[in-house]
Order: sequence, then structure tokens, then C-alpha cells
Amino acid sequence: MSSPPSDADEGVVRVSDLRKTYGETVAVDGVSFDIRAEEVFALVGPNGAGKTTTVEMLECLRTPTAGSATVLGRDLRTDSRAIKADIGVVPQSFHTFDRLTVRENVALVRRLYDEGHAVDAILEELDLTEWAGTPFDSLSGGLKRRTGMAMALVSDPTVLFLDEPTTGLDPDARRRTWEQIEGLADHGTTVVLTTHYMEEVERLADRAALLLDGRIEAIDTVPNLIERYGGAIKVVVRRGGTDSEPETDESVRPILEDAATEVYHTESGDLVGLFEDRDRAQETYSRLHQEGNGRAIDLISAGMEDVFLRLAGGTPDARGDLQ
Ligand SMILES: Nc1ncnc2c1ncn2[C@@H]1O[C@H](COP(=O)(O)OP(=O)(O)OP(=O)(O)O)[C@@H](O)[C@H]1O
Repeated sequence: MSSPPSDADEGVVRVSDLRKTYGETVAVDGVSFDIRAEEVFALVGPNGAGKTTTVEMLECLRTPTAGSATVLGRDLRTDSRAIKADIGVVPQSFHTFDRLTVRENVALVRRLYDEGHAVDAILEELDLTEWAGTPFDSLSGGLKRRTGMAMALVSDPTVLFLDEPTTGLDPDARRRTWEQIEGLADHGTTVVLTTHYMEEVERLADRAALLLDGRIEAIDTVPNLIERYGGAIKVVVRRGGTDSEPETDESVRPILEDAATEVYHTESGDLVGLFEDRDRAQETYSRLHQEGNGRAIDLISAGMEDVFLRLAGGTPDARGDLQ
């Protein structure tokens, strides 16, 4: 691997007014952003927003219609060979030899590179050692995805692109994938992630960009996005009693009314206080716990789902369709 030009430190990926059209369709409509060294950067947006087209241009798989970008200081248009040598890519569906084993598939990729990890070391790092001799086509979905990750990581890439890494995985496999991505980030790999799971963004991403109709609607650190667009924090006093005999305990209402910016009852009888200020919400929550007669009380923070809802007008389901 040759050394990248020195300005790479300023932005591992630098994108300036990038556009891609397919005939009449404008898939990416002039996006500009930087991805910093060693961060986990998430690209989110509903189906058709232009995420895949954007990352595929950065992976040198599609040619931009206009604009420019560098990856590790190298120009996308003129230096795609060098870029490809320095990045790892795990697309949603990737090419493997199905009858070859996990180790054989990873070894095949390893041979394409002058430098990289030992095959067995990367299998161990990804907890694949016990599956090393298993043919790829008899693996579970989660193990197939993990093999894809091993194939992308065996060349020791500086930047790793992951396209919806946990779509279709069961909760256990998803959690494991998250731990592996966290491990990569801890070891200095820059990770570029596209995902429909806002929980994944909150857990993994340092910064996120929300793409809508081929344009960046918002880009910032995850806490900043939540603070700016997530809306109010809720303190919810759950309704007591039974369905037939609901109990409305109004004794706690003055406490909420004193502190919250707005108080209302939900249709199911819960009492909700809205807060802009986190400390104030926390104090009120603690006080209600002391004086709430054992009533169940929840503190519900705004999250990336709220950001998505606010900016995109819906929340994405597992396939990215807005609900
Ligand atoms: N090869 C292509 N030819 C024509 N139109 C395309 C092509 N690829 C993508 N598009 C269109 O470009 C737009 C952006 O698609 P893209 O796949 O980049 O979105 P996305 O945000 O990745 O969506 P998803 O979450 O479904 O993957 C869509 O309108 C899509 O139909």
C-alpha cells in the first residue's frame, strides 16, 4: 500500500458538490461533506434518497456526473486503482465462491493484495475460526455477512464501507456486528455506514448525514442532531388502575406543571410532561419517583428516530420505507 498524500488528515473522504444522474433521474443532487479520520460516519435516509449511489461513487464503482471527491487524498476520477487498494467494501450482497469454505474465500481475496492480515488472524478476530472449514453456502445469514467483513478487512483497509451491515440479522447477530464495528473504530479504521436503523446510528456513529432526494438535509454529530432536531424530552407518568377502572392520580400533575413546558394526557390516560432541558427533565423525573405513589414513570429521551421523523416526515422501517 503506498502512502496517501499528506492532506488526507484533513478529511479521509472529501466530497464537493457531487452529482449523479441516470437519464432524467437525479439520484445525487450536489452533496458536499467530509469524513474524518477514524470516525464512524453514517449515511441515512429513506429508500431512494441516494445513499447507495453516493457510497458507490466513493468506492469507485460509479462515475460521478459532476462534482469531485477525494478518498485518502486521491482523486476519484483519476486514481481509482489506488483508492480501491486502500478501502474495504461490504455491500449488501457480495460475490463469493459458494462452495469454497470461509477460509478459502478470505484467502482468495488476500492473494490480491501485497500487504494485509494473515487469513487465520482475521478469521480469529471476527470469531470465524470454528467456521473456517465450512462451505460459504451452508452458513447462516449472520455468518455470511461476517465472512464478507473478513474478506473486506483482510487487506487491512484504512476506510471500510458497510452497506446496511445488519439488515436481516437477528438481534444477537446484530449486537455482535455492532461490537465488531466498535472494535474496528477503536483500532483506527474509518467506517462509513449506510443504515435504516436509527438505533444503530445512535450506538455506532460519531456523525451522521441525513440524505433526502439526493441532498444532504442535515449533517452533524449524533448528539447535536438529536439536540437540534429531536424535539422534546418526555417524562411520562403511567396511568394506574385497570382497563375497566382507570385510576387518574392528579396529585403528581402540579409537579409536572411546575417544571415542564407542556403537560397533557394521552388517550390511554398517561400524563406526559415535555421538556427542552435535559437536567430539568431528570430532576422532575427523580422528584416524581419520590412522590408518585409508586406509579410507573418513564423518562423518554429524543433520539435519531425523532430526528428522522422531523426531517423526513416519517420513520424508516427495516427496508427503509417511510412509515
Ligand atoms: N442504475 C440505476 N439506473 C437508474 N436509476 C437508478 C439506478 N440506481 C439508482 N437509481 C435511482 O436513483 C435514486 C437513488 O437510488 P439509491 O439506490 O442511491 O438510493 P438509496 O438511498 O441507496 O436507496 P436504498 O435505501 O433503497 O438503497 C433512486 O431514485 C433510484 O431509483
